[in-house]
Amino acid sequence: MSPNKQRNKATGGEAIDGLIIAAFGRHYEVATAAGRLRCYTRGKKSSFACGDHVRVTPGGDDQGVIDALKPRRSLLRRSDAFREKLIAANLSHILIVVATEPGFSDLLVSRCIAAAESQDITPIIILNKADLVDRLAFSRAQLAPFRALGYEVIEASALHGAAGLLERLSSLHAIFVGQSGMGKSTLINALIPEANAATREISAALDSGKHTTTFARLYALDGQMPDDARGWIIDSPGLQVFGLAHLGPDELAECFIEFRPLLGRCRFRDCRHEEEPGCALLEALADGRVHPRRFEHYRSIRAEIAEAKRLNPGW
Ligand SMILES: Nc1nc2c(ncn2[C@@H]2O[C@H](COP(=O)(O)OP(=O)(O)OP(=O)(O)O)[C@@H](O)[C@H]2O)c(=O)[nH]1
Ligand SMILES: [Zn+2]
Repeated sequence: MSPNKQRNKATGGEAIDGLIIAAFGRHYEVATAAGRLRCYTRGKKSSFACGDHVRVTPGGDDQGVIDALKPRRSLLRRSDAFREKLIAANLSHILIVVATEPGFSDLLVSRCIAAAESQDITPIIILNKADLVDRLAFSRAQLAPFRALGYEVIEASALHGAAGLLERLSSLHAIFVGQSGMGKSTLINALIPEANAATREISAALDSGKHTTTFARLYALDGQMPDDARGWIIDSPGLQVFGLAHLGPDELAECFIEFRPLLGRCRFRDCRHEEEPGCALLEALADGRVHPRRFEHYRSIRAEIAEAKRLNPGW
């Protein structure tokens, strides 16, 4: 019997392939060849995320049970000292939205890039509100250290339909992240008509004009049923800051790609890259091979991780 036709004794249904398109804590919406199913898990644990490929057993009434998780290409998580949350699985790209106005935090950009690099996900920076030309030069200068590292920066204007962006994103499996006010919602609404409709429904219900995202949802970029062969985008709440408490200090250094050729070259094997003599990172900082902003970002995230581990030695 092929794995596709495995019978499930409990329900008599046949297990089929699915893609998790929404995660609501303990239950999930799964896109399958048999349509969208509202699925539960067998155990108490609900360790699945939007973007996960699963095997599900349909049980009638558009419901189903998740039987198994397929191997993941990547898993994006966030964590503070005490909690860890799964954000999305199988991402190829993270779209970091910044804007010409109001100002953005380049530390947050480094943080998102580190989260991406830790999972071999490719970051793309989207500089939104490029129509505000007075501010463009300043924002470009702020992004120059990232560009110099080879990270792609796309200038866009969500207010003008984000033309051109859709084509670039069409084959990616991506998630949007960004500080409040950068225009993330406006961008998503411009790119994904289905998200726009969902917003209007929720806004009408809540009597607000705002795009309100209360759970992670995956949208197909071509409006079809998401099938993973084509592009999709996940819209997710609460992605303003990315706690990286789950990373070890050495792992964090690896997430700064310009440090990679330097790691292991310090005089002391347990070098903390603070003021040790013969530190390869400090030498690279001194002669301009490492950008001072990036080194500051590294220090700041490392201090935060150390603090989380102090608060919770279990990490
Ligand atoms: N000039 C200009 N304004 C924009 C653009 N995109 C968004 N805005 C405006 O920026 C403001 C913030 O946009 P939102 O889409 O709500 O921003 P957000 O990042 O989703 O912010 P939160 O909803 O707080 O998370 C709104 O007033 C938008 O109209 C753009 O491309 N150009
Ligand atoms: Zn060192």
